[in-house]
Amino acid sequence: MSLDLPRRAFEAACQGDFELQGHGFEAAEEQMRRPQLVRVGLVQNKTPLPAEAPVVEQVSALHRRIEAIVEVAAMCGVNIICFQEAWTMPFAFCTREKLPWTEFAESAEDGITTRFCQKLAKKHSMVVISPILERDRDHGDVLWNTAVVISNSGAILGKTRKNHIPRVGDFNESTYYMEGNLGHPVFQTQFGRIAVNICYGRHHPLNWLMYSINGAEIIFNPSATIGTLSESLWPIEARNAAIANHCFTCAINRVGEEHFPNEFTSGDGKKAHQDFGYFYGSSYVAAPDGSRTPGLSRNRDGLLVTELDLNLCRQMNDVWNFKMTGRYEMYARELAEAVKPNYSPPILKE
Ligand SMILES: NC(=O)NCCC(=O)O
Repeated sequence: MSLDLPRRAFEAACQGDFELQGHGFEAAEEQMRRPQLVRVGLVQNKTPLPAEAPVVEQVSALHRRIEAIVEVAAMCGVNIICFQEAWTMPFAFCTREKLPWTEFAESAEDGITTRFCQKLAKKHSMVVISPILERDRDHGDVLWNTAVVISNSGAILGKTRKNHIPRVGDFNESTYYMEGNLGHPVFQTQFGRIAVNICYGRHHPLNWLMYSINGAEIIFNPSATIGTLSESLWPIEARNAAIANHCFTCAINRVGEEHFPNEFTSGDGKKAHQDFGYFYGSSYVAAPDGSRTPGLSRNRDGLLVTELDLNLCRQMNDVWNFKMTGRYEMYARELAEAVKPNYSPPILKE
């Protein structure tokens, strides 16, 4: 269903040269509960400056760009907004170079980006999900791929880290950070319970499952992924996760091409190159009944505003009962055995 958004929001989006779409999902009326309406905003964007520009200028240009998009989100009544993976920087992990890319890392607690997002959150009374490259000063200055979750009061609710690090194509992220160590936290906000499954985690059904087991009603999936690798999977994975877990999922991808100063190879015998490939945008929201919004553009910056009725989560749960029929104890027992070094799978032979 299309959602009516104010005319001035479309005018501002047009002036700011980004796409604006509005959609809504409905749930059945209930006698004992009022509708639980929440508006989410998904932001996809190019990096405004070339990767060669000074780090501080790139970060500042991204802050300005996001600030303008968040203004429009506020006009549209967005309650929770989520930016793309590592939104303050080019996706430089393909290069395997340390400097200057590690200079984009910031403290999740008091880095300039977190402070910037706290101001936005407070100003617009909006929950802000800010996926950044984190530098963890209290633990040996190590880096993490992190999403900071900021309450609509402006206070930091907490942070969550990318649990699965890709080892595919030019996604050389294991050079920079390790698999997250914070488990599957869920954040209770004024607008519902949310979680963040960062990019490559969307290929892991158990990762979605754990956020859902812990109570998430909306799972955001801020990503950075390219056409040749994953575009055929993109429309399916987050949508399937919404169905399987009786929750809403929000898939966000960056757009455009990013060129790096030095050539790198992909270890596939092909020529060295200076870009990652094409980030195809196409951000969308999927509902627990299997429906989904149209995607944002493949090549433009955009804001997707979607109104959800969280009552649909329990309604679908009551219809399909996946949580009730799931054999979690059995899986837990069998998985606990399967990860042991001396495990022998029960394959029965003649
Ligand atoms: N950012 C990231 O984890 N990308 C990996 C490729 C993919 O998951 O499509």
